[in-house]
Amino acid sequence: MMGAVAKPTIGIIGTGAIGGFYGLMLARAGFDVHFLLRSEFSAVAERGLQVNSAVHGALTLNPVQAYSAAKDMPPCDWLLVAAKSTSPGLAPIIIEAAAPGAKVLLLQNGLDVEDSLRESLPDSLHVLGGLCLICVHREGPGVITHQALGAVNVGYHSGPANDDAARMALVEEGAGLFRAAGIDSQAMPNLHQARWQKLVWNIPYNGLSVLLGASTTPLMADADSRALIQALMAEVVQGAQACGHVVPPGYADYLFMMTEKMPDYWPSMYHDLLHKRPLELEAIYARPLAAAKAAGCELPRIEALYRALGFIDRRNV
Ligand SMILES: NC(=O)C1=CN([C@@H]2O[C@H](COP(=O)(O)OP(=O)(O)OC[C@H]3O[C@@H](n4cnc5c(N)ncnc54)[C@H](OP(=O)(O)O)[C@@H]3O)[C@@H](O)[C@H]2O)C=CC1
Ligand SMILES: CC(C)(CO)C(=O)C(=O)O
Repeated sequence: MMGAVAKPTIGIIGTGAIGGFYGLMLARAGFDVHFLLRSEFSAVAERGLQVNSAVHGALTLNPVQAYSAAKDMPPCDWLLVAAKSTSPGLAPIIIEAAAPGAKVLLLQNGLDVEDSLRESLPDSLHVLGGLCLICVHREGPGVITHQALGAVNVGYHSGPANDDAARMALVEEGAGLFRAAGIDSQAMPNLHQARWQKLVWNIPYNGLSVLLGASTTPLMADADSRALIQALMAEVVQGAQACGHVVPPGYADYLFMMTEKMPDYWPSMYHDLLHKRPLELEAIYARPLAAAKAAGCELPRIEALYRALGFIDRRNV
Protein backbone atom coordinates (compact mmCIF):
# COMPACT_ATOMS: atom_id res chain seq x y z
CA MET A 1 0.00 0.00 0.00
CA MET A 2 1.28 3.47 -0.89
CA GLY A 3 1.83 5.78 2.10
CA ALA A 4 0.16 9.21 2.09
CA VAL A 5 2.42 11.95 0.71
CA ALA A 6 3.25 14.38 3.53
CA LYS A 7 2.10 17.93 2.91
CA PRO A 8 4.92 20.46 2.92
CA THR A 9 5.39 22.92 5.75
CA ILE A 10 4.92 26.44 4.39
CA GLY A 11 6.37 29.64 5.86
CA ILE A 12 5.13 33.11 5.00
CA ILE A 13 7.88 35.71 5.31
CA GLY A 14 6.00 39.00 5.60
CA THR A 15 2.31 38.65 6.34
CA GLY A 16 0.84 41.72 4.69
CA ALA A 17 -1.73 41.84 1.88
CA ILE A 18 -0.07 39.23 -0.35
CA GLY A 19 1.38 37.00 2.38
CA GLY A 20 -1.80 37.15 4.43
CA PHE A 21 -4.08 36.40 1.50
CA TYR A 22 -2.17 33.45 0.02
CA GLY A 23 -1.16 32.10 3.43
CA LEU A 24 -4.76 32.12 4.61
CA MET A 25 -5.94 30.39 1.43
CA LEU A 26 -3.25 27.69 1.78
CA ALA A 27 -4.01 27.17 5.48
CA ARG A 28 -7.72 26.87 4.78
CA ALA A 29 -6.88 24.26 2.13
CA GLY A 30 -5.25 22.13 4.85
CA PHE A 31 -1.58 23.08 4.51
CA ASP A 32 0.59 23.60 7.58
CA VAL A 33 1.26 27.33 7.25
CA HIS A 34 3.43 29.44 9.58
CA PHE A 35 3.24 33.23 9.38
CA LEU A 36 6.10 35.62 10.19
CA LEU A 37 4.84 39.06 11.17
CA ARG A 38 6.31 42.34 12.30
CA SER A 39 4.09 45.28 13.31
CA GLU A 40 0.86 43.24 13.20
CA PHE A 41 2.12 40.26 15.21
CA SER A 42 0.11 40.89 18.39
CA ALA A 43 -3.11 41.71 16.54
CA VAL A 44 -2.91 38.56 14.40
CA ALA A 45 -1.82 36.31 17.28
CA GLU A 46 -4.84 37.56 19.25
CA ARG A 47 -7.54 37.93 16.61
CA GLY A 48 -6.35 35.91 13.59
CA LEU A 49 -6.41 36.87 9.93
CA GLN A 50 -9.43 38.06 8.04
CA VAL A 51 -9.81 38.38 4.27
CA ASN A 52 -12.78 40.27 2.90
CA SER A 53 -12.83 39.01 -0.64
CA ALA A 54 -14.99 40.13 -3.54
CA VAL A 55 -14.24 36.71 -5.07
CA HIS A 56 -14.38 34.24 -2.16
CA GLY A 57 -16.50 36.09 0.41
CA ALA A 58 -15.49 36.76 4.01
CA LEU A 59 -12.78 34.32 5.15
CA THR A 60 -11.11 33.97 8.52
CA LEU A 61 -8.20 32.03 9.94
CA ASN A 62 -8.10 31.84 13.71
CA PRO A 63 -5.94 30.70 15.39
CA VAL A 64 -2.98 31.60 13.21
CA GLN A 65 0.47 30.00 13.64
CA ALA A 66 2.02 33.44 14.04
CA TYR A 67 5.65 34.30 14.84
CA SER A 68 7.51 37.49 15.56
CA ALA A 69 10.94 35.89 14.96
CA ALA A 70 12.07 33.42 12.28
CA LYS A 71 14.12 31.45 14.81
CA ASP A 72 10.87 30.28 16.42
CA MET A 73 9.41 28.93 13.17
CA PRO A 74 9.66 25.23 12.29
CA PRO A 75 11.89 24.32 9.31
CA CYS A 76 9.80 25.17 6.24
CA ASP A 77 9.89 23.28 2.93
CA TRP A 78 8.41 26.23 1.05
CA LEU A 79 8.97 29.85 2.01
CA LEU A 80 6.71 32.41 0.41
CA VAL A 81 8.50 35.75 0.65
CA ALA A 82 5.92 38.53 0.61
CA ALA A 83 7.77 41.40 2.30
CA LYS A 84 8.29 44.34 -0.07
CA SER A 85 11.38 44.51 -2.26
CA THR A 86 12.40 47.51 -0.13
CA SER A 87 12.60 45.38 3.06
CA PRO A 88 16.21 44.98 4.20
CA GLY A 89 17.73 41.87 5.76
CA LEU A 90 15.43 39.17 4.39
CA ALA A 91 18.16 36.61 3.62
CA PRO A 92 19.12 35.82 7.27
CA ILE A 93 15.42 35.48 8.11
CA ILE A 94 14.87 33.07 5.22
CA ILE A 95 17.93 31.03 6.19
CA GLU A 96 16.64 30.68 9.76
CA ALA A 97 13.22 29.44 8.64
CA ALA A 98 14.36 27.18 5.78
CA ALA A 99 14.41 23.37 5.93
CA PRO A 100 17.39 21.78 4.11
CA GLY A 101 16.86 22.17 0.34
CA ALA A 102 13.88 24.51 0.87
CA LYS A 103 12.13 26.25 -2.00
CA VAL A 104 12.08 30.05 -1.62
CA LEU A 105 9.33 31.65 -3.70
CA LEU A 106 9.67 35.41 -4.03
CA LEU A 107 6.24 37.03 -4.40
CA GLN A 108 7.40 40.55 -5.19
CA ASN A 109 6.91 42.93 -8.08
CA GLY A 110 9.85 44.21 -10.11
CA LEU A 111 12.82 43.09 -12.13
CA ASP A 112 15.72 40.92 -10.92
CA VAL A 113 14.37 40.81 -7.37
CA GLU A 114 15.55 37.21 -7.14
CA ASP A 115 19.14 38.15 -8.12
CA SER A 116 19.82 40.28 -5.06
CA LEU A 117 18.35 37.68 -2.71
CA ARG A 118 20.20 34.81 -4.41
CA GLU A 119 23.59 36.39 -3.66
CA SER A 120 22.93 36.11 0.08
CA LEU A 121 21.42 32.62 0.20
CA PRO A 122 23.26 29.28 0.36
CA ASP A 123 23.48 27.35 -2.92
CA SER A 124 21.45 24.51 -1.39
CA LEU A 125 18.25 26.59 -1.42
CA HIS A 126 16.09 26.83 -4.53
CA VAL A 127 14.95 30.32 -5.52
CA LEU A 128 11.76 30.71 -7.52
CA GLY A 129 9.75 33.76 -8.52
CA GLY A 130 5.99 34.15 -8.25
CA LEU A 131 4.06 36.77 -10.17
CA CYS A 132 0.89 37.68 -8.32
CA LEU A 133 -1.94 38.91 -10.52
CA ILE A 134 -4.17 40.15 -7.79
CA CYS A 135 -5.66 43.29 -6.22
CA VAL A 136 -5.28 43.09 -2.43
CA HIS A 137 -4.41 45.56 0.31
CA ARG A 138 -4.26 45.75 4.09
CA GLU A 139 -7.32 47.38 5.59
CA GLY A 140 -6.09 47.21 9.20
CA PRO A 141 -4.00 44.87 11.38
CA GLY A 142 -4.69 41.33 10.16
CA VAL A 143 -7.52 42.50 7.91
CA ILE A 144 -7.08 42.23 4.15
CA THR A 145 -9.34 43.40 1.35
CA HIS A 146 -9.26 41.31 -1.83
CA GLN A 147 -10.85 43.23 -4.69
CA ALA A 148 -10.18 41.13 -7.79
CA LEU A 149 -8.14 38.46 -9.63
CA GLY A 150 -5.85 36.10 -7.71
CA ALA A 151 -3.50 34.01 -9.87
CA VAL A 152 0.15 33.34 -9.02
CA ASN A 153 2.41 32.29 -11.88
CA VAL A 154 5.59 30.48 -10.87
CA GLY A 155 9.03 30.23 -12.50
CA TYR A 156 12.40 28.80 -11.46
CA HIS A 157 15.27 31.21 -10.86
CA SER A 158 18.30 29.33 -9.52
CA GLY A 159 19.54 26.62 -7.19
CA PRO A 160 20.43 22.97 -7.09
CA ALA A 161 17.93 21.80 -9.75
CA ASN A 162 20.37 21.18 -12.56
CA ASP A 163 18.23 20.31 -15.56
CA ASP A 164 15.00 21.53 -17.13
CA ALA A 165 13.01 18.52 -15.95
CA ALA A 166 14.06 19.02 -12.32
CA ARG A 167 13.34 22.75 -12.53
CA MET A 168 9.92 22.22 -14.07
CA ALA A 169 9.06 19.59 -11.44
CA LEU A 170 9.69 22.17 -8.71
CA VAL A 171 7.74 24.86 -10.55
CA GLU A 172 4.82 22.45 -10.94
CA GLU A 173 5.07 21.54 -7.25
CA GLY A 174 4.82 25.25 -6.37
CA ALA A 175 1.95 25.89 -8.78
CA GLY A 176 0.26 22.77 -7.37
CA LEU A 177 0.20 24.25 -3.85
CA PHE A 178 -1.78 27.25 -5.10
CA ARG A 179 -4.08 25.15 -7.28
CA ALA A 180 -4.84 22.93 -4.29
CA ALA A 181 -5.99 26.10 -2.53
CA GLY A 182 -8.31 27.04 -5.40
CA ILE A 183 -5.94 29.64 -6.86
CA ASP A 184 -5.05 29.66 -10.54
CA SER A 185 -1.32 29.14 -11.09
CA GLN A 186 0.63 28.62 -14.31
CA ALA A 187 4.23 27.50 -14.76
CA MET A 188 6.42 30.16 -16.40
CA PRO A 189 9.24 28.77 -18.52
CA ASN A 190 11.05 32.13 -18.59
CA LEU A 191 10.81 34.03 -15.30
CA HIS A 192 12.87 37.02 -16.46
CA GLN A 193 10.66 37.53 -19.50
CA ALA A 194 7.51 37.20 -17.41
CA ARG A 195 8.82 39.85 -14.99
CA TRP A 196 9.31 42.27 -17.89
CA GLN A 197 5.78 41.51 -19.08
CA LYS A 198 4.28 42.26 -15.67
CA LEU A 199 6.09 45.61 -15.65
CA VAL A 200 3.95 46.64 -18.62
CA TRP A 201 1.21 47.11 -15.99
CA ASN A 202 3.16 48.09 -12.90
CA ILE A 203 5.37 50.80 -14.46
CA PRO A 204 2.50 53.02 -15.62
CA TYR A 205 -0.17 52.34 -13.02
CA ASN A 206 1.89 52.08 -9.81
CA GLY A 207 3.82 55.27 -10.55
CA LEU A 208 0.95 57.33 -11.92
CA SER A 209 -1.26 56.47 -8.96
CA VAL A 210 1.38 58.08 -6.73
CA LEU A 211 2.26 61.00 -9.00
CA LEU A 212 -1.30 61.95 -9.91
CA GLY A 213 -2.97 60.78 -6.69
CA ALA A 214 -5.45 58.74 -8.71
CA SER A 215 -6.72 55.16 -8.72
CA THR A 216 -7.36 53.15 -11.88
CA THR A 217 -10.91 54.37 -12.62
CA PRO A 218 -10.05 58.09 -12.90
CA LEU A 219 -6.77 57.23 -14.65
CA MET A 220 -8.74 55.30 -17.27
CA ALA A 221 -11.41 58.01 -17.61
CA ASP A 222 -9.18 60.90 -18.65
CA ALA A 223 -7.80 61.30 -22.17
CA ASP A 224 -4.42 62.64 -21.01
CA SER A 225 -3.76 59.95 -18.41
CA ARG A 226 -4.86 57.27 -20.91
CA ALA A 227 -2.36 58.59 -23.44
CA LEU A 228 0.34 58.68 -20.79
CA ILE A 229 -0.37 55.09 -19.70
CA GLN A 230 -0.22 53.87 -23.29
CA ALA A 231 3.02 55.73 -23.99
CA LEU A 232 4.60 54.29 -20.82
CA MET A 233 3.40 50.79 -21.70
CA ALA A 234 4.92 51.14 -25.18
CA GLU A 235 8.26 52.08 -23.61
CA VAL A 236 8.24 49.03 -21.32
CA VAL A 237 7.63 46.83 -24.37
CA GLN A 238 10.52 48.59 -26.12
CA GLY A 239 12.80 48.01 -23.12
CA ALA A 240 11.84 44.35 -22.87
CA GLN A 241 12.51 43.83 -26.57
CA ALA A 242 15.86 45.63 -26.37
CA CYS A 243 16.80 43.16 -23.61
CA GLY A 244 15.86 40.25 -25.88
CA HIS A 245 12.45 39.41 -24.42
CA VAL A 246 9.28 38.70 -26.26
CA VAL A 247 6.17 40.64 -25.39
CA PRO A 248 3.28 39.13 -27.35
CA PRO A 249 1.74 41.53 -29.89
CA GLY A 250 -1.30 43.25 -28.38
CA TYR A 251 -0.22 42.46 -24.80
CA ALA A 252 -0.16 46.11 -23.68
CA ASP A 253 -3.60 46.67 -25.23
CA TYR A 254 -4.85 43.59 -23.41
CA LEU A 255 -3.64 44.94 -20.03
CA PHE A 256 -5.13 48.34 -20.81
CA MET A 257 -8.53 46.78 -21.55
CA MET A 258 -8.24 44.48 -18.50
CA THR A 259 -7.77 47.56 -16.30
CA GLU A 260 -10.92 49.11 -17.71
CA LYS A 261 -12.85 46.06 -16.54
CA MET A 262 -11.19 45.92 -13.10
CA PRO A 263 -12.91 47.44 -10.07
CA ASP A 264 -11.44 50.79 -9.08
CA TYR A 265 -7.99 49.95 -7.68
CA TRP A 266 -5.18 51.72 -5.85
CA PRO A 267 -1.90 49.93 -6.69
CA SER A 268 0.25 48.81 -3.78
CA MET A 269 2.71 51.69 -4.37
CA TYR A 270 -0.03 54.16 -3.50
CA HIS A 271 -0.65 52.34 -0.20
CA ASP A 272 3.06 52.66 0.52
CA LEU A 273 2.89 56.42 -0.08
CA LEU A 274 -0.14 56.73 2.16
CA HIS A 275 1.49 54.81 5.02
CA LYS A 276 4.85 56.55 4.56
CA ARG A 277 6.62 53.35 3.59
CA PRO A 278 9.45 53.41 1.02
CA LEU A 279 8.28 53.04 -2.59
CA GLU A 280 9.51 50.05 -4.59
CA LEU A 281 11.37 52.28 -7.06
CA GLU A 282 14.55 50.25 -7.37
CA ALA A 283 12.79 47.02 -8.40
CA ILE A 284 10.04 48.52 -10.55
CA TYR A 285 11.89 51.43 -12.21
CA ALA A 286 15.64 51.62 -11.62
CA ARG A 287 16.47 48.04 -12.61
CA PRO A 288 14.45 47.94 -15.84
CA LEU A 289 15.85 51.38 -16.80
CA ALA A 290 19.40 50.18 -16.15
CA ALA A 291 18.86 46.92 -18.04
CA ALA A 292 17.42 48.77 -21.04
CA LYS A 293 20.23 51.32 -20.96
CA ALA A 294 22.81 48.54 -20.91
CA ALA A 295 21.13 47.17 -24.04
CA GLY A 296 21.44 50.61 -25.68
CA CYS A 297 17.81 51.61 -25.18
CA GLU A 298 16.78 54.90 -23.54
CA LEU A 299 13.28 55.06 -22.04
CA PRO A 300 12.77 58.80 -21.46
CA ARG A 301 9.17 58.76 -20.25
CA ILE A 302 9.85 56.01 -17.70
CA GLU A 303 13.01 57.83 -16.64
CA ALA A 304 11.03 61.06 -16.08
CA LEU A 305 8.40 59.18 -14.07
CA TYR A 306 11.11 57.49 -12.00
CA ARG A 307 12.79 60.81 -11.19
CA ALA A 308 9.50 62.41 -10.16
CA LEU A 309 8.72 59.40 -7.94
CA GLY A 310 12.18 59.57 -6.39
CA PHE A 311 11.49 63.18 -5.38
CA ILE A 312 8.16 62.19 -3.81
CA ASP A 313 9.67 59.16 -2.06
CA ARG A 314 12.49 61.14 -0.43
CA ARG A 315 10.04 63.69 0.97
CA ASN A 316 7.54 61.05 2.17
CA VAL A 317 8.97 60.56 5.65
N1 LIG B 1 -0.95 44.16 -3.02
C1 LIG B 1 -1.10 43.71 -4.27
O1 LIG B 1 -2.22 43.65 -4.80
C2 LIG B 1 0.09 43.22 -5.03
C3 LIG B 1 1.37 43.30 -4.49
N2 LIG B 1 2.42 42.76 -5.21
C4 LIG B 1 3.77 42.80 -4.66
O2 LIG B 1 3.81 41.94 -3.52
C5 LIG B 1 4.80 42.40 -2.58
C6 LIG B 1 4.13 42.53 -1.21
O3 LIG B 1 3.15 43.56 -1.30
P1 LIG B 1 1.98 43.77 -0.26
O4 LIG B 1 1.57 42.48 0.32
O5 LIG B 1 0.99 44.62 -0.92
O6 LIG B 1 2.74 44.63 0.87
P2 LIG B 1 2.36 44.81 2.41
O7 LIG B 1 3.04 46.05 2.87
O8 LIG B 1 0.89 44.70 2.60
O9 LIG B 1 3.02 43.55 3.11
C7 LIG B 1 4.38 43.40 3.37
C8 LIG B 1 4.49 42.72 4.71
O10 LIG B 1 5.83 42.32 4.95
C9 LIG B 1 6.09 42.56 6.34
N3 LIG B 1 7.52 42.60 6.56
C10 LIG B 1 8.44 43.39 5.96
N4 LIG B 1 9.66 43.15 6.45
C11 LIG B 1 9.50 42.19 7.40
C12 LIG B 1 10.38 41.53 8.29
N5 LIG B 1 11.67 41.81 8.31
N6 LIG B 1 9.86 40.60 9.12
C13 LIG B 1 8.55 40.30 9.12
N7 LIG B 1 7.66 40.92 8.30
C14 LIG B 1 8.13 41.84 7.45
C15 LIG B 1 5.40 43.87 6.61
O11 LIG B 1 5.27 44.09 8.00
P3 LIG B 1 4.90 45.52 8.63
O12 LIG B 1 3.46 45.41 9.00
O13 LIG B 1 5.76 45.68 9.82
O14 LIG B 1 5.16 46.55 7.58
C16 LIG B 1 4.08 43.62 5.89
O15 LIG B 1 3.19 42.92 6.71
C17 LIG B 1 5.33 43.72 -3.15
O16 LIG B 1 6.53 43.48 -3.85
C18 LIG B 1 4.22 44.16 -4.13
O17 LIG B 1 4.70 44.99 -5.19
C19 LIG B 1 2.24 42.14 -6.41
C20 LIG B 1 0.99 42.07 -6.98
C21 LIG B 1 -0.16 42.64 -6.36
C1 LIG C 1 -3.15 44.83 -10.78
C2 LIG C 1 -2.23 43.72 -11.19
C3 LIG C 1 -3.07 42.54 -11.50
C4 LIG C 1 -1.49 44.07 -12.45
O1 LIG C 1 -0.69 43.03 -12.90
C5 LIG C 1 -1.20 43.43 -10.14
O2 LIG C 1 -0.88 42.29 -9.98
C6 LIG C 1 -0.43 44.44 -9.39
O3 LIG C 1 -1.00 45.35 -8.76
O4 LIG C 1 0.80 44.31 -9.36
